[in-house]
Amino acid sequence: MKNVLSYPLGKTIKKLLLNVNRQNKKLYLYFVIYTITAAIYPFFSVLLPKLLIQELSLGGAAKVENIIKIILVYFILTSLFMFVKTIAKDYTYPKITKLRLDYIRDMFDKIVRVDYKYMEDATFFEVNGRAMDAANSNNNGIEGVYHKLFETPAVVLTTLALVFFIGKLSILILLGLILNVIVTMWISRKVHNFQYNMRKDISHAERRKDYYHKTTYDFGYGKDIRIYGLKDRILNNYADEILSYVNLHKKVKDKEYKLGFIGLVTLLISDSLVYGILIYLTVNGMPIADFSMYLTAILSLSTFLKTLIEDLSFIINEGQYVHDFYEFMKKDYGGKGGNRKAIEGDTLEIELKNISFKYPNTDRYIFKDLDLKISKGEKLAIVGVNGAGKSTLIKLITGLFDVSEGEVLINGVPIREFDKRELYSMFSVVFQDINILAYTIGENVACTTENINEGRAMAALDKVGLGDKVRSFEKGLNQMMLKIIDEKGTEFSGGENQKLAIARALYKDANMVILDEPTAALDALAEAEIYENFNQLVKGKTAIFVSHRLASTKFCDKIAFFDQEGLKEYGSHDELMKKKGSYYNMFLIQGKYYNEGGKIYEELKQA
Ligand SMILES: Nc1ncnc2c1ncn2[C@@H]1O[C@H](COP(=O)(O)OP(=O)(O)OP(=O)(O)O)[C@@H](O)[C@H]1O
Repeated sequence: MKNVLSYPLGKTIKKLLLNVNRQNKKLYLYFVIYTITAAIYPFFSVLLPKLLIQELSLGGAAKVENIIKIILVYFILTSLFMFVKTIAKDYTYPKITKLRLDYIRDMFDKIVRVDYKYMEDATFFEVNGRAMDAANSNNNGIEGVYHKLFETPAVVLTTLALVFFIGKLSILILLGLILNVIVTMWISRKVHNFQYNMRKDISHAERRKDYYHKTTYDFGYGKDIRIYGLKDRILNNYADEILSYVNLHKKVKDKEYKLGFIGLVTLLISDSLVYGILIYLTVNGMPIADFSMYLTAILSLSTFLKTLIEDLSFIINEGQYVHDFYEFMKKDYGGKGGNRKAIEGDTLEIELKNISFKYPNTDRYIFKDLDLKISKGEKLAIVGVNGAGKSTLIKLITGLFDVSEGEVLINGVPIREFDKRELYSMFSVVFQDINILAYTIGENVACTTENINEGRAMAALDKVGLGDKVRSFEKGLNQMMLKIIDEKGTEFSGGENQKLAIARALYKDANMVILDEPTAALDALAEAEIYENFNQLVKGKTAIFVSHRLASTKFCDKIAFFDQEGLKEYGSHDELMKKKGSYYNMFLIQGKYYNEGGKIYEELKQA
């Protein structure tokens, strides 16, 4: 029976029950009421035919009032028991749904805390997707197992009573029924194991299918799909993915059908035993009323055994997904860091000490043996070609990714010693990809829903040139953004979103400011304004300015120029211009296009 249990079922159930204890102990009372009523309820149907046949077999002596009495008592008892067990179940099930939703909340809580590197890791989302499967359904996974744990003890009690009752009549009938049940269970486990072993392929197929599915209704892709005629490509891809997804499920069904044939044979054997023995006993003097009672009892037992086996198989099979869920929740996905608190009241010195880095699951080093120091209050411009690693460097400095080798130090302290939340609190970062949330403007700036300092939020918006726009809304800072949650939500332009992201960084007022291409979507005037206000924006703090626009390097103390091989040149603007290397060349080329009539370009050429 090695493959019956490949995970700790008992521990998994214990965890589920402990969770009930913590949240709602009253459920146990309803469970007891349900179990007693549901266990007794089926016996009314077993006894009814016997009592009726007994009375009817009296022939002319049968009394109508007796028959009416039997039927009336039957109806009153079945209705009463049915009523009580339904009430108990109807009270419990919504509470179980609440337990499951709490699990989902815990899982979201975990996901938003895991180390950022997993956010760019597809395999993490597959594992997380499987855990999500266990929590996402009303009928399977966590909630399904709770349902069965609630219902199955009643089935066990009824089954045991019927086994005892029928065992006394004929052991052979019992063995036939049990054989049938064992085979059914074996088939269920075989199919489950087959399916479980394919879970990686299934999760993978699901992720791919969901990607194409999401692409079709995500507004963000709408323009590209239309302008570049991507419709057929996406639909064809979607159709292909659906096909491979269906094929995987077809494999499972094929296995089920093949094994189902064995189940059919055992069902035939057990049915032959039941009818053969009952007919033999009746021919040899057993009353017809007993024949009828035993037949009903055997049919009930057969149904109950089947239900019991299905319930147990369900608990074992779905318990595996619940176990996976707990494993996911238990697994340490980083995100916590060390114990050190954020540095207060001081700006930062950043030192990259002989660091090397490659992204997880890749072979190519983005940086190899890189040394770089940013002193307190220094403004560093990071420039360079596309794909050189500028944004990656920001991820390393802010601790979103850990270096593969070497060390990042903040004010002399290794970055890994900081608690991650404390670490993140030290940076105001404007990322290249701006994410506006479907909250109010104020909440988008303050990144919180409580205790928003409206004066500071408006001041930050004024600094980036969005103050008047926000004041023009009737609700001001309380105006909702995006139309996903509120159809009256406002949509900002790309440049306005970028300004909002800068306002967010200003409001945070952290120890260090990092701006990753903050002006890419801004018009020339807004860009100039940001440059002019740069010193006011960073207020003497250490700052990094990543940009392709070399005009931005003018107000920075140092420039780090990166190309595909890493840090190519480092120094002040004047030093690098004198060097006449890559930075110089790039500056000349840009100057040609950016400066009025190429004036500066000409001047530089003559210099
Ligand atoms: N999550 C990731 N997994 C694997 N490789 C990645 C990941 N993110 C970025 N890269 C690779 O790392 C390299 C550096 O990317 P990065 O975004 O840091 O460049 P960049 O200098 O900021 O480029 P750009 O100027 O175009 O914004 C690129 O080759 C990119 O393909």
